[in-house]
Amino acid sequence: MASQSVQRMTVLSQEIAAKTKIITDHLTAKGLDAASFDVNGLAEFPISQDDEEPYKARLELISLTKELHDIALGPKEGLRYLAWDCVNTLSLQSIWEFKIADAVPLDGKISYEDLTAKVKELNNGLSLSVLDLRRLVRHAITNRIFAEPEKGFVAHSRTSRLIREDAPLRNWVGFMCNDLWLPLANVIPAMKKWPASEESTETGVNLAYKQDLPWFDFIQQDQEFSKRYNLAMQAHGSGEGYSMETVVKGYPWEKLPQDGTVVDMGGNQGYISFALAEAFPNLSFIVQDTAGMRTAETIGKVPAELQSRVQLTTHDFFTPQPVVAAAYFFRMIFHGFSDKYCLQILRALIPSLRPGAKVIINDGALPEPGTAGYIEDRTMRTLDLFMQVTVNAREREPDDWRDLFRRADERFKFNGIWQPEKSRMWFIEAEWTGE
Ligand SMILES: C[S@@+](CC[C@H](N)C(=O)[O-])C[C@H]1O[C@@H](n2cnc3c(N)ncnc32)[C@H](O)[C@@H]1O
Repeated sequence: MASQSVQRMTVLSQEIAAKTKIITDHLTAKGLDAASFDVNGLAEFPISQDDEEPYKARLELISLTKELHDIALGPKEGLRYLAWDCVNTLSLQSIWEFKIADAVPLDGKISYEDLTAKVKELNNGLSLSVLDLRRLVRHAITNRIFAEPEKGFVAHSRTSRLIREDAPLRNWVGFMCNDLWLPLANVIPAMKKWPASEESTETGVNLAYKQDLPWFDFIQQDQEFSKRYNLAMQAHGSGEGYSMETVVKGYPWEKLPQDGTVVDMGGNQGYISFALAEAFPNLSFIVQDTAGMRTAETIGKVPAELQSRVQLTTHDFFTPQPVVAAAYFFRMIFHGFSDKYCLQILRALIPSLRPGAKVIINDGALPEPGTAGYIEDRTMRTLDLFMQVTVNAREREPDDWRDLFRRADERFKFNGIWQPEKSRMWFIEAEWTGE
């Protein structure tokens, strides 16, 4: 009789085979390809959230293969690798910083010597050694970024091609591997210097960049940084479980008053309001964000057919809200602030709140330990830590959300919190019951 640990490996391998079959049967029946690292392969699985069974099978496959992979390594080797895998960031950062993906031709291959010359050309004459470039690229290849089809020659993989062609994803790489690289290493020193801080000026970012501004003020000082952050947020917002569809379908927008106005607070360049305005022709949207987000170029990006119903405006959500509206919508805002500041944001709405006005939040919520699948659990735990790195904020459990409204003002009636199907984000709704 096999031991329990041996049985687990067998069960996992069988489940992996079964889930893989569900996926491959689905793709074959529809004449579709699987995702692939081939330079011309599919960057994403063509499995829509509506394809219930294969969609679920894929999420389970990711979790099962991860478990089997980890078991195959074993705890000791696994821990060794886990700790030094921080160099993944190093090789990825180098690709972004030195524009290596632009230097590799889309068709064919390039020798390391020619690649070094091309990188020099793209980086104002910076002379890297062939050896340094080669070792960074060869490390990246272990992560399926680039390929070496012939010894000494580099070609694109589908992943490296994404870094070259997909602007939001390229900026995501730069933001995570470059801009947040030093801040991550400064989180523990920040925790020691400012224990239990709720201040966004006492973070790893503050220590790393030796400055005392809150995150958004800091990034807005530098247009390149700010632009990179915006594009990176687009890459994050387009990941699985963050689709526009989950925002559009996850809340009963049609129940808001006819011809009502929704204020999209911290709405960035308005892309969520564009999607909502398209889906709900009776609603109008006022997208508020900080002045730094409003340039003639970005304001001009409101699609022509929506210009009568979507306005991009400037408002600081810590200051009293001037617009009386049917609803105030916050997407991915509260998780960016500690409780102290979330309470201020909610209270700043009060001067414009009329009876029945809704506060609609679309944000993360931490699942109870062990209740969510691998991807969701991992994503939310990762996000929770990044909130600490940049702003000393956090993700919240469902009860914390309820408590936040109660502490802000007793006249907020908490209507509920729910996670729409296939969404990583939750909806939270409260209603103003005061005068
Ligand atoms: C994480 S992004 C979320 C953007 C958008 N709601 C979405 O779902 O994609 C946070 C946004 O809040 C904005 N923001 C930060 N501080 C603000 C403030 N005090 N007043 C208004 N907007 C602010 C930022 O400029 C940024 O666009």
